[in-house]
Amino acid sequence: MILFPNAKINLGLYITEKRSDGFHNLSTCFYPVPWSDILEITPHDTFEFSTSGLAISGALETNLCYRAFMLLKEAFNIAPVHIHLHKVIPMGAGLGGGSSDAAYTLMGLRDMFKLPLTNEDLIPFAQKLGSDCAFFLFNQAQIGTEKGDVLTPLDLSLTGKFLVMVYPNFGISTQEAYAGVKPKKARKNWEKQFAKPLETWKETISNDFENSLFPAYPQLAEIKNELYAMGAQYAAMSGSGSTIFGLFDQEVKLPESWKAFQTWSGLLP
Ligand SMILES: C[C@](O)(CO)[C@H](O)COP(=O)(O)OP(=O)(O)OC[C@H]1O[C@@H](n2ccc(N)nc2=O)[C@H](O)[C@@H]1O
Ligand SMILES: Nc1ncnc2c1ncn2[C@@H]1O[C@H](COP(=O)(O)OP(=O)(O)OP(=O)(O)O)[C@@H](O)[C@H]1O
Repeated sequence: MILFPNAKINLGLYITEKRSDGFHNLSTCFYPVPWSDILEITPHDTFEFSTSGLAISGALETNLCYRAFMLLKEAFNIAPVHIHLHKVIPMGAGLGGGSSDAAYTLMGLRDMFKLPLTNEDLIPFAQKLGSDCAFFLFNQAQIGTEKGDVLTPLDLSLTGKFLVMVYPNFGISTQEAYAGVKPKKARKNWEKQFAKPLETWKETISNDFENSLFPAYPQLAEIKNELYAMGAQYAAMSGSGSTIFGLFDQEVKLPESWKAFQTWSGLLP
């Protein structure tokens, strides 16, 4: 079976509280985007994991595809498989690529072994793999609260908008990004927010990570400013960075200088 784990962007993100377990509570709006990896799962007599595309750091045991397989093996004693991951989504990018691979591995194995589990039933497995992971079980806009893993569907469609995502060729550690933020109690009414026209979002939505990361990485603010200069209706950093995205009402040409970066642009489905 072949699957296409997609990336996400955070349209806005507020860090509201430091928790006693070291994590942070947040309020964020996740939106699925079609920058995707390729995941192939085939039955095999022993467990195998191979990769191609972008190089993934870390031992096999730390890979989220392997960890997703092990969780279902422990719970349902599933047979071994060969997982091949062709990595396309940049890492340390705030695009949730590893979390998406994990969620799609859970769904793929569930289907392959006909496990009696709905996507909702997979949430507890996803929560063990990462805060972002549960979002990828559902292909729609969602509000994430608590660690980002408690989800509420949001009636928001950006279909037909032209999206530009720019990964400036350096990643940012999620853990370090959280360490640099001072949480602020804030309540966001996302439904009310998204009832307003896209071109007004820049006045009322923000990503708390930008305040601490933009001074440390001036290139990020430059890319965001450039997206607005190109006519973006809304531009922001995704998650804990380093990807900056812009939403446009029509197709735009990317600057020549961005050829040095990894970019994705296209109409949202
Ligand atoms: C920045 C976001 O991408 C926004 O969607 C996510 O909050 C990050 O989610 P993730 O990559 O799945 O993160 P995890 O693998 O769960 O955690 C990585 C590290 O980030 C920090 N972390 C993560 C999520 C959260 N709500 N609070 C945290 O403080 C913790 O230091 C944790 O050790
Ligand atoms: N399947 C995987 N694909 C990519 N990275 C993985 C995977 N499994 C584990 N990792 C580890 O996770 C790290 C972060 O990768 P990921 O793509 O999830 O980053 P990210 O986009 O910054 O995540 P987030 O948006 O959740 O902050 C990688 O550097 C790698 O060591």
